[in-house]
Amino acid sequence: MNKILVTEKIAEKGIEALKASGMHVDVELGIERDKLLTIIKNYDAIVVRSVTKINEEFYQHATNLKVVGRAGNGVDNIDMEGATKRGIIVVNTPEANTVSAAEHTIGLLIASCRNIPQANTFIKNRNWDRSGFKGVELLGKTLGVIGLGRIGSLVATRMQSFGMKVIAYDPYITDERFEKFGVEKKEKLEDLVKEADFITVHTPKTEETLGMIGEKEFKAAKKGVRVVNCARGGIISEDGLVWGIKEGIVASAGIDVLVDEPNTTSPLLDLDNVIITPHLGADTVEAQNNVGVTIAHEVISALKGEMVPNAVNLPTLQHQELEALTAYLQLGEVLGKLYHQLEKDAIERIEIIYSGTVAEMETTAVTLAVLKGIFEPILKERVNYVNARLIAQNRGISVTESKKTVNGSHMNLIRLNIVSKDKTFTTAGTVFAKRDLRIVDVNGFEFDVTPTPYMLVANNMDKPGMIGQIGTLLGASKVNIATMQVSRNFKVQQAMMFLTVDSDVKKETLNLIGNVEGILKINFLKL
Ligand SMILES: NC(=O)c1ccc[n+]([C@@H]2O[C@H](COP(=O)([O-])OP(=O)(O)OC[C@H]3O[C@@H](n4cnc5c(N)ncnc54)[C@H](O)[C@@H]3O)[C@@H](O)[C@H]2O)c1
Ligand SMILES: O=C(O)CC[C@@H](O)C(=O)O
Repeated sequence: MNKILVTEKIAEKGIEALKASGMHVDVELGIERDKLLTIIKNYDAIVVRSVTKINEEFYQHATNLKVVGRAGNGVDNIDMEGATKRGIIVVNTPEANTVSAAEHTIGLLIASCRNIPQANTFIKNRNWDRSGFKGVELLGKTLGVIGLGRIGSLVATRMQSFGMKVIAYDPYITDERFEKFGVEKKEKLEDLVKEADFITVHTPKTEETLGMIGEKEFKAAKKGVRVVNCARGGIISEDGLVWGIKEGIVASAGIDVLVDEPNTTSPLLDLDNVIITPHLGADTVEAQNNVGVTIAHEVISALKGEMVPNAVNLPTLQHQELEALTAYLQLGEVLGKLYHQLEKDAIERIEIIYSGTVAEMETTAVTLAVLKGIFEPILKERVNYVNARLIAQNRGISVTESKKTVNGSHMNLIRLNIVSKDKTFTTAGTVFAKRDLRIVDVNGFEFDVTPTPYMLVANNMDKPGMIGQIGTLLGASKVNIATMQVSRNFKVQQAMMFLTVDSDVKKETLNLIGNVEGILKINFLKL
């Protein structure tokens, strides 16, 4: 039974969803690092938020780990390279808390420019004095948004309803996205900094974004600029901000995140015009329920070996795209699995050709499914969507994908050419009615075979008595034949048979079939 460890607080609904899967769940909130490193070898999955550090030291102890579930958005506490090379899937919930983070950003912006927390503290101390808390209006002011992704765009559109002009800097998105949100694009960060009355950052924490607003930018900013950081600590440099406030350039700051967390010693805490919350951006009932339930389902799917839409170290897929691709992922894996069960030669090159309707889809994940199918039957190490491409690369196998929009007899077709030193193995398959898989070609023999868990494949001379002899030998060893298809090649007078059987076939029975005169090859397939 799979075991899941939860080390940080997630919504009770999430824990319930994990337990409902029948998997074993342990909740160890705030577990000491040493204890975590000692026990993690017993677990298949871990669910964390932003505090647990998933780094090289952790992976060295996590010898059975298959999934890291990040209950939230940012994955800066997770070493992604370390996960990928070990085939560990990292999943997160990027959509689940965006509204809460955007609303918290706006809350910080308004609260800081109207001195609401400071005034609240003042009056709670039984002082009634309005003189020290004069704020500014938002109407007619310019808001500079850095990073116009999920949260940045929600903030941008919401603040327009306050009558703000919104400008944004995000070099990684298209002009259409700026237009869609009615936001003026700034080509350079310095242009945004010069023009903005308010600046809010919504980028991930990367080498490029860390400290992207600092002393230099504050020197160029308008006197009285107000800033908000509800993204990641340090994107607005903490030292730079202290400097900007002391110089009288920055009028106020609303901060939800600090470089080191938890943190009760930051110099920002001593500044009156900085308001700080302890990383509360995602702390709403709705976001936590969303995050908890979403991460539970993703971790369970990933443990079951299914493709997960929010896997961080896999191609990004939306739910709808994944639904449309599910049958092709299964077909790709089945076709891949045929190779090492029918052939023994070392692979030099794998060509995957998508034709017809499947060629119009995002097929990167299907290619991974093909590779998973090819390598899984022969490798001791774990093979999954995460490391399948790396495994091919490490074995010096080149993988090429190509697409043809039209295809002869099938609406959609996935063809594999698996090239070894002396020959090329070919196979192809199609999907009917969005979910019925068919193998339609193996080495030029044409079929219309539905893959099933147990199958026998025979190559034989095309002469009378072959089918009967196989049937008799299977019957004698109590193996029931469910279906059978024969494909013939008149040129070489050979045939190939696919038999669906109800159970495993013993080695002795396979040997007896293999010894029948005219049988060239017999293989038992597990698909
Ligand atoms: N405070 C919280 O509780 C909380 C909650 C959720 C998310 N977050 C954080 O909010 C941030 C934004 O999250 P999101 O879901 O909107 O991310 P996102 O990936 O949807 O958007 C990020 C945007 O930043 C842009 N970007 C990247 N590098 C940039 C650069 N150098 N300059 C300008 N733009 C750049 C990207 O192109 C992208 O459009 C992340 O740091 C995330 O961790 C915080
Ligand atoms: O509350 C958390 O765990 C972090 C929330 C947020 O920063 C995120 O990245 O999702």
